[in-house]
Amino acid sequence: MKKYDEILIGSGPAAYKMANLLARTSHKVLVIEGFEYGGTCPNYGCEPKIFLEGAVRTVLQSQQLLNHGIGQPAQLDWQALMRTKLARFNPWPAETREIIKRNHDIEDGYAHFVDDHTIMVNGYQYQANHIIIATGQAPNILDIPGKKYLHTSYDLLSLKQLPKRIAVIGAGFVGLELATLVAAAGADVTVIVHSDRVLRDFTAVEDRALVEAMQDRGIQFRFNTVTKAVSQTAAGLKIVTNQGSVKTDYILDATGRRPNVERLALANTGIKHDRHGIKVDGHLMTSVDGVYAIGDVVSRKQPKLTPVAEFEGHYLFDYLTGKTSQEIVYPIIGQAAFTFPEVARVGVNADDVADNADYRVKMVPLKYGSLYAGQNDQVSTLTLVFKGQQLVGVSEIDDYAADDINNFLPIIGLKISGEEYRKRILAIYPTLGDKVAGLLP
Ligand SMILES: Cc1cc2nc3c(=O)[nH]c(=O)nc-3n(C[C@H](O)[C@H](O)[C@H](O)COP(=O)(O)OP(=O)(O)OC[C@H]3O[C@@H](n4cnc5c(N)ncnc54)[C@H](O)[C@@H]3O)c2cc1C
Ligand SMILES: NC(=O)c1ccc[n+]([C@@H]2O[C@H](COP(=O)([O-])OP(=O)(O)OC[C@H]3O[C@@H](n4cnc5c(N)ncnc54)[C@H](O)[C@@H]3O)[C@@H](O)[C@H]2O)c1
Repeated sequence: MKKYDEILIGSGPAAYKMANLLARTSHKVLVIEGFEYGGTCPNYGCEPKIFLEGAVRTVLQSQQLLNHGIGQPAQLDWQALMRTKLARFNPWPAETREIIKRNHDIEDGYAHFVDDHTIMVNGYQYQANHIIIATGQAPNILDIPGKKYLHTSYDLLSLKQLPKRIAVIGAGFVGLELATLVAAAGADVTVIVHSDRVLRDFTAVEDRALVEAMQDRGIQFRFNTVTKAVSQTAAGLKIVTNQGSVKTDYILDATGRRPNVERLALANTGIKHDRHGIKVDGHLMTSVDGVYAIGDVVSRKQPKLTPVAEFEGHYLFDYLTGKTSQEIVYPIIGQAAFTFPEVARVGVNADDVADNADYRVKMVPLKYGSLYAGQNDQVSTLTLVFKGQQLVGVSEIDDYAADDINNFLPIIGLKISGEEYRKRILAIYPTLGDKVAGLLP
């Protein structure tokens, strides 16, 4: 049996970060990948999504500026856009595989545990001083009659022809971002939401404003609607719900993502997991000595995002190579939905402290400033949360909320006071950055 210093199961952002750092050591490393090298984010997640969003943003902004100096809105050619997307992204898994192979051994295939300390892939068994599970998450598929008609974000992000009608089940990050893309490209979109809220990590006011902005563009929302079944009819697909039916040509199941644990045969080990993923301690070690987990597959309260996966990969490298013995301490984490408008946030959510006298919430409408008026951005609002004199939370709905919120991360993360900020920082004018100094007490 071949033995390594480290075996990495998966090659997404978490494992890729660690593999790159381990390449600077003399460690013997095996990387095992069952699907596309690089994992979700670069191949069928953040990166292709934001690539498509480039053209989509231009179209939506031109629509927003109709009669404000723009006479003809831009139109999206989905097929042409998808051709450019496929040309850019199709080579990436093979290129990533080659980069990893320059420094480490690789196995193309799905790994599973034979026992606590032995991995099997392609019929061969391997052991290591440290086994690191970095298998990420996969889309949930509703277990309903007709589930074969449901598509995932993976399918939609490579869709060569745009169907006329698209139904999106689920209104989380994936559902709302992809609904924004295909609606801008001309599809008739219906979002089926089983509760009365979308996204949830943001404030109720931001949720509502986002839904209204999407509705204004013709995207339909069906709230409190539970999907029961799907069937094929002569006129297309029929989604049966507790509130009547929805007729469509294509269905995106965006009801969440599940940790990739099934293929690992964890029952052969003492590794514990729950529905959120693999349980780890403060050093990211599982319930089995020498076996660790990083990235989306970990059961934790922090959001499942690329920077968090990479941070854990970096932390575990430091820990396993003796650079730290401390438990992991997560930094402040910004979040954004790349919808139109965008919503973004960091720190304390204003709704969570609405009745708490220790906190003060301030809402700042931005639409009156020339910057936002020039974009005809009617919903722009910034929400600030203070505890005493210190800013502890910010959220924003705006065409550029994701970038804007980055202004506040250092203030909250490094606990910078208004006085210190004003002494040391002069931001570019006119941007949101230049308003920050005036917003801090
Ligand atoms: C549509 C979409 C958009 C997103 N947008 C954003 C965004 O804008 N910003 C952001 O921060 N995050 C975004 N995310 C989330 C981001 O993609 C993930 O947080 C990130 O990819 C997690 O990295 P990871 O390494 O933990 O897992 P992954 O990237 O999922 O990689 C895990 C890898 O393990 C492999 N694997 C699984 N099981 C096995 C096995 N048994 N043996 C061998 N290999 C295995 C898989 O094939 C996969 O390649 C998005 C996700 C989606 C789906
Ligand atoms: N911009 C970003 O940073 C970004 C983008 C996409 C994904 N992500 C990451 O990926 C994770 C997964 O995103 P996601 O959108 O797949 O999950 P999610 O948890 O954000 O959204 C899933 C949605 O489906 C709904 N849902 C669950 N079960 C349902 C059912 N039976 N019927 C109808 N609706 C149901 C949920 O209420 C929720 O609104 C996110 O939490 C985030 O961490 C991030």
